[in-house]
Amino acid sequence: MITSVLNFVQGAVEMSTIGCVELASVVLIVYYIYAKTRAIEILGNLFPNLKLNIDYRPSIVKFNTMGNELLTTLRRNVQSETKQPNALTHAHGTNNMLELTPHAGRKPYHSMFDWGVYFPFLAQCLRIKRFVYPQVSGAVQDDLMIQRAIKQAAEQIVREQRIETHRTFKMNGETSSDIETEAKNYQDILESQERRAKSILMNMRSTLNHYLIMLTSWLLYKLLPCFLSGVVTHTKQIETLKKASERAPGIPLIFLPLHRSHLDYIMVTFILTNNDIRSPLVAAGDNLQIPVFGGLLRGLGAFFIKRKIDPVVGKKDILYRAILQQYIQHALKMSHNVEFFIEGGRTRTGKPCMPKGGILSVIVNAFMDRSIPDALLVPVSVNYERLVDGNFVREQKGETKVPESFWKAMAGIWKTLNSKYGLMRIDFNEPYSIKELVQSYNKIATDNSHFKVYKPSERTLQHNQSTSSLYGTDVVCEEHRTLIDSISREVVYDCASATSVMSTNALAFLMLTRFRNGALVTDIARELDVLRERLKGRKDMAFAGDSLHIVNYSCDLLGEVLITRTQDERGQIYLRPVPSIEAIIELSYYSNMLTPYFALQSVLMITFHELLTKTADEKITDTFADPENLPGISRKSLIDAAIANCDVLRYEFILHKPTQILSNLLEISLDELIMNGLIKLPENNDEPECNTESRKIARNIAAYLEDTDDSEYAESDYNQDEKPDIFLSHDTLTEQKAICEVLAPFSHAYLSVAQSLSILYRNSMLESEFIKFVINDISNKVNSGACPYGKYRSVLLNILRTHILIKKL
Ligand SMILES: O=P(O)(O)OC[C@H](O)CO
Repeated sequence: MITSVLNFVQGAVEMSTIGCVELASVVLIVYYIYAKTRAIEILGNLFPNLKLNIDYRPSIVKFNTMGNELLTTLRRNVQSETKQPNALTHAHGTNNMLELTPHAGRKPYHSMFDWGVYFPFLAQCLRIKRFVYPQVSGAVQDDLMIQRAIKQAAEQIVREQRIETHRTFKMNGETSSDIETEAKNYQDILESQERRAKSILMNMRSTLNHYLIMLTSWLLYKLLPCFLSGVVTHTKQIETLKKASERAPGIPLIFLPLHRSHLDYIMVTFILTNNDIRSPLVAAGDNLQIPVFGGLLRGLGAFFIKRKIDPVVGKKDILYRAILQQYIQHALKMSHNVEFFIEGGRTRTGKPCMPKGGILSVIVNAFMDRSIPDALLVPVSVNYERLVDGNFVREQKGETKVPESFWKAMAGIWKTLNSKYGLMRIDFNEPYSIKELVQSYNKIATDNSHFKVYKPSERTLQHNQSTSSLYGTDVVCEEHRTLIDSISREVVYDCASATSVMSTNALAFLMLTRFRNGALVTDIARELDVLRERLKGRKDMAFAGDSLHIVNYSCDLLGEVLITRTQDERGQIYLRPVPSIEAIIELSYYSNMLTPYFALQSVLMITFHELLTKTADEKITDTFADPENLPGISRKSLIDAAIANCDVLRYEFILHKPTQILSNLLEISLDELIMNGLIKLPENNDEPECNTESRKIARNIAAYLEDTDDSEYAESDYNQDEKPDIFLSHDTLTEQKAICEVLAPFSHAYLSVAQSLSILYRNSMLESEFIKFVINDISNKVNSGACPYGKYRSVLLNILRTHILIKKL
């Protein structure tokens, strides 16, 4: 009996335990579904009067600690979560892509019968315009050019083999092979080249797919807010782009972004797709052909190209070149849009790299041989408040790049999802037609009156063609080199000019040029106001709002490793750049975004002080330390000396478009310095004040009007007898010093390398060893306080190449 009772109790306990577990499971599942689906939000939208609590995020965070941020974002409330707390307001006229487009059923009207209202992300992705993306590889395979290239490659190998056999024959006295064996050998080589052609094409081909784009787009809408507070585009620019693509549907758009991050690839496609613009085929380096991600990128439009096209020095890979050329040509003929990074890789310094024209030359060639009627080049500027890829400090310090791999990518994604990177901004600049560009450059080339216009062949030093990247190799013809060089320089110049200034760019710039030794946060904010005022109307700012808030916000974003924040006993907050070489290199990355903009002003300011010092009775005086009784100098001598100084910087910066005249731009910059009170006109200057402004406007017009021969104007404006007509302004020495500081790191790097070059007269060294030697020397100087600037490996490389070229000449 007792046993039966005990059995019954045990059974009851077991049943109730199982029941409780089951019940708990059901509750958990329901809770999970409740959390996972948009049920509450839908009900909330359907019955707004019920005032349902739709902010369920905190409970979910508690419920699911494992996937915390990631899962929370996957289930986030559309309206409340797209904007992260404390995020900066983006500029007027811009649009945050994370807030969805009209596809989502939210705009222009809100209808309860539109399912998109309840499933906005799904609607956003399902309603994007569907384009047909024909596969290019089939057409390439059957192309006669490829068959010819296969033959040429086989013949090249046979020729090389013959030379080798002949050499062995001469050395060993063996007989050479008979005709029959040679014919069989040729057939084998031909077949192996055919197989190679197929494998190159298979590796290269893109499998751009509308459904994968849709899926990725949905995923990005869920994941991007984890680490970006906004993806900002300019509304008008998108409209222009749409109009351009709709107006001429057969004319491909060629997107040319300045490359900052691996994210650039995906983001350009994401933005275009969600604005109903055809996604491009993207030229990607084969370093990104890693498991899983390589396939994903391929499906999103990437076609992979070798970073080094000719593995053997001095020998052209005929077959690879032909396949690449035909791949791009067929893509264009099939009306695919194309995207490639004209700089080759990502910038390591933050300033734009010198362009590499390989792929551009294929596109121009396609137009020249009438394969396509025209194409529209779209310079794209990408900028991040904080760089998603981390930083390039290791590489800048001379260490080699860690190659991309699956695990590195996974670790990078995880780290990214758990960090905050602020805003991302993309600017699509006015498209220009290749047809018109080629016509205008051809006109310049034949027009003798444009003798002053920059032509690459006129440079004293020629660029060393890069061999490190495909983009640097001439894929097509030699005769277009000047044209390609000019177009690519124009594109990079336009991209750099149109890049929007992020809050972190502005703060880093101020910290490195004006406040290297630190300053009160309020002083920095005041200086930010001045900078914003100076850039107004000239450069787009990606942020708006109160400068003090912006300084604090970007200081948080850059983090304590770059800028320290301390508070004194009166409660005043003091910011200071961390004085380590690593921090300075990283801060320079952000600051360098503004360097090209101020480069000409900085050249003028440095040259001005240099000339003032020389004219002070030929005795060496520091103009900043002893500004008294310094005579002025003539405007003409300043411009002439500045032009000479710019010659060196041409290997560092693109200072002007090929169609612009450097002296005109220097005159404009000088007027700006005068207007800002950094250089003074004589006290008894009879010229009415407005003259500086009107002269500036006249110069602007002269510089930008293509057909204006302004030589007469420019000549008459100079002070012919070279009497001093510009003078040192004693009241603005701090500002002048800040402008000089823009290029000071570069000139110090040049100086250090020049000093180190003496070692090469006694020792021969590898380039890499010499770079390491110089980097060590500079690091020691920085650490000992002898030199305040951390230098850049890329700068050193440029200097070194310049030196080697001088020696060759
Ligand atoms: O900056 P790199 O040299 O790592 O190259 C990045 C490119 O995205 C490769 O296609």
